[in-house]
Amino acid sequence: MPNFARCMNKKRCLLIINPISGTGNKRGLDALVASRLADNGLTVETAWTTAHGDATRLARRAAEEGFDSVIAAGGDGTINEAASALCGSRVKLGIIPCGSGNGLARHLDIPVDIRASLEIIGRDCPVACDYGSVNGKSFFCTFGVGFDAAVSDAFARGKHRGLVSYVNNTIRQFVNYNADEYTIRANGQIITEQAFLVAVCNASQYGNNAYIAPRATMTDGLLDITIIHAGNPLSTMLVGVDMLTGYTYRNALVDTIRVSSATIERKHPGPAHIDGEPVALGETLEVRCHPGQLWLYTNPDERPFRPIITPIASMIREARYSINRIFHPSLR
Ligand SMILES: Nc1ncnc2c1ncn2[C@@H]1O[C@H](COP(=O)(O)OP(=O)(O)OP(=O)(O)O)[C@@H](O)[C@H]1O
Repeated sequence: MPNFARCMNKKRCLLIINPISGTGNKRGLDALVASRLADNGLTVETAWTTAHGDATRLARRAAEEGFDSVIAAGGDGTINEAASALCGSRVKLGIIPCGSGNGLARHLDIPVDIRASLEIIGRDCPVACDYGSVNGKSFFCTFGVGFDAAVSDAFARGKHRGLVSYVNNTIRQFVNYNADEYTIRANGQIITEQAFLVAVCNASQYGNNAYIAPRATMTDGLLDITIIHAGNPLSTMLVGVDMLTGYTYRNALVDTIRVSSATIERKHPGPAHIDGEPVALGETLEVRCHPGQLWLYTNPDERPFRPIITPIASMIREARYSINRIFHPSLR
């Protein structure tokens, strides 16, 4: 990578683009980012990922080469890979939400519109955020076992990405899903439960404004563990409705505990997900929060979560972006 920017005292930024994330066209994204951020004194170099794990390798190299920031253009999986290489460093991470769910971006109130998300990066207000780990693997949004892990696994194996494919997979998994038993040790308590899922949340939502832990924040040094207890199909579906309105904490089938660390045990090894990406993990899952280890460009105008109000406001804003894209289809 050229050293020209360093000689000119300009800040260097590596833009990492995952071409397969989400469903949008990313042609011209590199040129748009470079021209918009040039006004903010940033010199942007671009790298396109070619396979799983590439974003970690590229972000690590950027940190070693003295880049000031990295921008991840993709979904939660791409952000996870890039962020994993930057934790504990001073290199800042910007997000251009181009994924299927964009849970982390939505939690941070980063608009799911490319031009608007660049304004957040241009404002240059990084915040030191927490991240979580499970058995040493980092997560930034959510980690989970149970139903959500089954959905991630089916989604990753499917041919299509995007919201429609995600909803299809969720319905198909729901019809056949059986709850499992989990034991959670945290805050001096032992909870043994038959649960539909156990989600460990650094951020509030899975993506697509599905709030699994509406009150989670990324700056409190804690993880919110949400347990959805086993129930009948109708009451479980109602939890889904509460996730969309942000009222899960009122649902009798849902419990949330806040922890700095915890151990989750299950009867057998099996599927899990880390920021929506499926992984196979063992019976014992050690989770821990790592406070303030990742410098993230977030929205300085971020408002506190309010049930109903926040989801509806997000929906209206996102509908506006979608309508804009119909009239300006060059960059979707
Ligand atoms: N060129 C590539 N070809 C195939 N897979 C890739 C490539 N680049 C990255 N990946 C992998 O694509 C996967 C999905 O990426 P990502 O999570 O960013 O998108 P998404 O699943 O559409 O969005 P979200 O996680 O927000 O729902 C990640 O596991 C990543 O490692």
